[in-house]
Amino acid sequence: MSKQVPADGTLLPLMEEFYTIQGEGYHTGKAAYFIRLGGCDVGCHWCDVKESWDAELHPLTKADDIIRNAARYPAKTVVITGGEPLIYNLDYLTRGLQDAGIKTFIETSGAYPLSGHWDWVCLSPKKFKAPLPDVIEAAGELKVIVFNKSDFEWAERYAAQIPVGRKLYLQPEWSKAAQMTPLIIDYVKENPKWEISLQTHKYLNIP
Ligand SMILES: C[S@@+](CC[C@H](N)C(=O)[O-])C[C@H]1O[C@@H](n2cnc3c(N)ncnc32)[C@H](O)[C@@H]1O
Ligand SMILES: Nc1nc2[nH]cc(C(=O)O)c2c(=O)[nH]1
Ligand code: SF4
Ligand SMILES: [Mg+2]
Repeated sequence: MSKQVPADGTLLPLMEEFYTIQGEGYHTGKAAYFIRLGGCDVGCHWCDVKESWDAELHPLTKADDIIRNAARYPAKTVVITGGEPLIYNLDYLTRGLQDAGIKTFIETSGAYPLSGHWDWVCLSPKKFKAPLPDVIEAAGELKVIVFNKSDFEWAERYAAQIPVGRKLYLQPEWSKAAQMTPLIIDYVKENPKWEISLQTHKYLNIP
């Protein structure tokens, strides 16, 4: 983070915000306001939002303005994503959202320390930068992206670390979905503690 982002979380590099339907994971199908923060150094070669990586490209925006925008929509739920949102201190933003009666969900790789007040944490761990224990502990769902066959074994390593009872998802990497989805179907039939998560917004052609 070379850009001067204040440590108090009152200003955040905002790439985009949009009202849509959560496409993935446990909350699939629910309307939510998405807040996409710029900046990520995890480096997933298959990342579907590489335009987010350089924080400098995304204007520092008042958290108070983000909260005001979010409050305009009928669904009182936000999904904070990125980039990697946990690069930043999210205490101020999420406190303000919750005080406005808005539920706070996060999409994170877990590669940075947990900050913020969360109603739901979706942890999608990456080989390229391991998740931290406090995020593993807070995760309501573990969502592993399957890019090749070896990812099933890798997924089990994280399933063994996450507290019992948390939701477990296997999600095909989008460019490999045609090859990996049949393997995921077979794997879930053999290992029913896992469920399939699809990027349904991409099939629906919505943001
Ligand atoms: C773009 S990331 C941003 C949040 C955070 N950096 C993370 O990786 O969790 C949002 C979600 O999209 C998933 N994702 C990114 N690229 C994908 C792809 N090509 N196919 C399937 N899922 C992908 C990530 O694993 C994550 O669950
Ligand atoms: N509809 C929709 N659902 C999503 N779930 C996670 C997303 C993300 O990029 O973090 C995402 C996204 O970009 N769009
Ligand atoms: S951690 Fe998330 S935003 Fe960063 S490169 Fe990986 S998928 Fe993209
Ligand atoms: Mg996305």
